[in-house]
Amino acid sequence: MPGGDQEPGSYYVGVDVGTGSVRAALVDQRGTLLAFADQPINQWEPQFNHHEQSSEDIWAACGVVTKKVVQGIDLNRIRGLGFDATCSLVVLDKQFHPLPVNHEGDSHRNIIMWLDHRAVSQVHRINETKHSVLQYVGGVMSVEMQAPKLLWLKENLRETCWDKAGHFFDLPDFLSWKATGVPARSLCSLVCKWTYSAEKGWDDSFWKVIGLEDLSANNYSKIGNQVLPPGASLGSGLTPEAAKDLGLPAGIAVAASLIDAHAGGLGVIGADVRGHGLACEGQPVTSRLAVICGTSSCHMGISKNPIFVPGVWGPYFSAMIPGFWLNEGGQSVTGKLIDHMVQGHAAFPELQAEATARCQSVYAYLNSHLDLIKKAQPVGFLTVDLHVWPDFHGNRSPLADLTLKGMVTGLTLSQDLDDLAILYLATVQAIAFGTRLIIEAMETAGHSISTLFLCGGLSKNPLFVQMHADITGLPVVLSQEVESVLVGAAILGACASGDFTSVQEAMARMSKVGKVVFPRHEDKRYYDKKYQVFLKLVEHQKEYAAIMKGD
Ligand SMILES: Nc1ncnc2c1ncn2[C@@H]1O[C@H](COP(=O)(O)OP(=O)(O)O)[C@@H](O)[C@H]1O
Ligand SMILES: O=C(CO)[C@H](O)[C@H](O)COP(=O)(O)O
Repeated sequence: MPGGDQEPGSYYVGVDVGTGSVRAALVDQRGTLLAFADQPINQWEPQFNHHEQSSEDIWAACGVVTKKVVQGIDLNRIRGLGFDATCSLVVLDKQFHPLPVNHEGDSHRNIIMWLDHRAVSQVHRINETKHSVLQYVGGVMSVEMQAPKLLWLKENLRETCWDKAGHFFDLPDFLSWKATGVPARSLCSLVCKWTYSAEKGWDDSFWKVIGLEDLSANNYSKIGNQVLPPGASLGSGLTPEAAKDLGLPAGIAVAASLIDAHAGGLGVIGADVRGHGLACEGQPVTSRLAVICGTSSCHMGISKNPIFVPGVWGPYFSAMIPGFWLNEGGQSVTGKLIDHMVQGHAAFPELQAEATARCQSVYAYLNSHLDLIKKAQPVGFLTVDLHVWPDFHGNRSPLADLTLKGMVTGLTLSQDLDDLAILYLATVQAIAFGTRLIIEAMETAGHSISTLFLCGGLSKNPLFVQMHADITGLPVVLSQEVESVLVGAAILGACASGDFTSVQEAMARMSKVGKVVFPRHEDKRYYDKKYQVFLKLVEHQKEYAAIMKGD
C-alpha cells in the first residue's frame, strides 16, 4: 500500500543499540511510540582506551526489548523491523562465530567499540598516506573508524583473530544479518566508516597502501560486497530463528540499517515545521542541522552538492537521506563527559542522596539547584570565571586532533554541591561551544544552517537544550517523540515493508515537531566573551604541548 495509505493499525518495530543500552519501540505509521523498552548492555575496558562489547550480549538484549514492546498486541499488524546501532566493529569467524578482539583471547568480547582508541599508531600511518579516500572523511581519518581498527587486529592479534576471521561487520549490519541471514551491508556504514564510495565502490589502492590488501580477496567478501541503501528490504525478511529470539513474526520485512546518529537524523530532520515561527520554514531541508546527543554528539548536515569541510566527516553521498550529501561533525564524548564530571566530584554522594530523596534524576536536581543559586542573574552567568575545554577523549570535529585533552580553568578549594553544579554547568556550556565551533566550520565551507533539531539522551536535559540555543544563537527543535532515534529505526522498517515509497515520504509522515526552544538573545554578549575564552583554551593547550616538545 504505497503512499502511506496503509490500513490503520500498521506497526513497525525500531531497535536502537546505543553505547550504554539497547532500546526498542513499537511505532505506528504516524510516528507515534506505542510502547518502549530498554535494557543496559555490558562494556569492558580491559586497558585504558580499549573498549569492547559482545555481539551475543547485544543480540540477547535486543530480544528482551522487542519482546516487551509487542506484549499484548496483534502481531499480524507488525509490518517491518529496522535496526540502528553504534558504529562498532564486530568480528566473526568463517562459521559466523565470535572471535576475540583482545589479548586475553576472550571470544565473548568480539566487538571493538566505536570510542576505542587503541589504533592510534595505525591511524597515523593511514593519514600519512594522504590517500584520496581521506578527502571524504574531512581530510583526516578518525581512530574511531574501521580501517585503523582492522589494521590493529592484523598487527596485534594475527593468529587468534585476523587469520581466523571470516566476517567484519559494522554493528548495524551485524544486526540485520542476524535477523535475516543476509550479510549485505548498509551504504550508511560502509560509506561513513569503511571508505566505500557510493559511486565507485571499494578503492583497491587504499587497502593496498595501508597493508590490508588481503581484504580485497573474493570481491571483499569479508567486509561486504552486497551494499544496499538504508531502508531497503533484506532477503525474505525475519528468519524463523531470529523471529523466535525477538518474539516477532517470521517473514516481516527487515530493513538495511543505519548508524545510530543517522537514524536520529532521519527521525527529526524531515518534520513539518509550519506554524512554529522558524527560519527554516519554507526553506530547503539543507538549512537544518540534526544534532544527536547521547554518549557522543553527532552533527548531521545535508547538502545537494558535496561540501568538503576540513575536520568534519564526509561528504558522504546517500549515507543518511537518499540523494543528499551528508557532513557529520561530532564530539566523541558529551553525555559521557557530563557523567564523568558529575560522578567524579567529591560532592557526588551528597548529590545522589538529595536527588534520590526527591525522586529526581541527578541532572534534574542539579538544574533546580542552579536555579536556586543563580539569584537574579541568568543561570548561564554562574560560570563567568569557570571555563572548560571538553575534549577529554580527543577532538573529533572540526580540529580532528585526537591528542587534545580536557581543560578546566577557574578551580577553587570548594568541594560542595554548589561547586559541583557550577562545574556541571560549565561542562554543558563547553559542549555547546563545541557545537558552535562545528557549525562555524560547516558554514565557512558552504553550509547555511538556521535551525537545530536535537535528539538523544541529552536532549531530555532542558539545561543542555537551552545552552545549545543560547550559545549557537539558533532555535532548537525537539521532536514530539523524545525517542526520535527509535522513530528513525522504525522509519527504516516502514520503508522496508513497502508502506512508503521513499525514505523522504516516511520521514515527512513520521517525524513531528514537539517543542521549540529559542535563544535568549539578550545573553549573547556574555556567551560571545565566553566563546573567546573557549578558543583561547585550545590555543594555549597547543602552546603548552609545543613548549614541552621543545629542547
Ligand atoms: N533524563 C535525562 N536527563 C539528563 N540527561 C540524561 C537523561 N537521560 C540520559 N541523559 C544523558 O544522556 C546520555 C546517554 O544518552 P543516550 O542517548 O541514552 O546514549 P547512548 O545512545 O550513547 O547509549 C547520558 O550520558 C546522560 O548524560
Ligand atoms: O560515530 C558515531 C556516529 O557516526 C557515534 O558517535 C557512535 O555511533 C556512538 O553513538 P552514541 O553516542 O549514540 O552511542
